[in-house]
Amino acid sequence: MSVSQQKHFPVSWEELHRTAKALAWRLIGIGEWKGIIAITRGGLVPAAIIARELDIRLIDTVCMASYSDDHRPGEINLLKGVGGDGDGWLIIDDLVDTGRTAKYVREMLPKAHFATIYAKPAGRPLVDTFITEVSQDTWIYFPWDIEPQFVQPIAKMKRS
Ligand SMILES: O=P(O)(O)OC[C@H]1O[C@H](OP(=O)(O)OP(=O)(O)O)[C@H](O)[C@@H]1O
Ligand code: HPA
Ligand SMILES: [Mg+2]
Repeated sequence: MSVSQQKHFPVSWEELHRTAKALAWRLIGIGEWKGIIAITRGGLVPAAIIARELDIRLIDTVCMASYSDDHRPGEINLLKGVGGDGDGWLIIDDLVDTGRTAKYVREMLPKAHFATIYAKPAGRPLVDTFITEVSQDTWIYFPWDIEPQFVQPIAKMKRS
């Protein structure tokens, strides 16, 4: 799917904070964790918010990249992993889309609990806990990727 065919779902800092806190409420009801593993880079901000809420100070990272600038999934590139099987650890990422990243990380850390803020239908079965589902043809714009700018009034956009 090309970028222009996608629906847009921009997320503000405030909304992200509120939804990450909703995830923390859900997670605190599930159990206690040895620590958090953040999936870079998208999981870093959500992991910081959740670590603060759950009073967790032990934070590790799985460092990886897969998407190109035109929103197309590419090869998964693992830059840094973590040892062990993930038992007792909480993995945090911003979202699951196709589920490829989650599948890869779950194979590496099969006993960890995998949580994201957002989930699309294809990735949903791979995540243990999430808060908001959006359709598969929606692209989520996180606050660190966007800035406010002028847009045409709707009537003008319809005319052009
Ligand atoms: O379910 P998937 O189709 O695998 O997509 C989800 C992953 O894609 C994005 O990361 P990306 O690799 O783009 O890097 P980033 O976190 O640095 O933005 C996002 O943060 C998830 O980690
Ligand atoms: O919808 C998305 N938004 C931001 N990054 C992503 N990586 C995969 N899907 C998405
Ligand atoms: Mg990511």
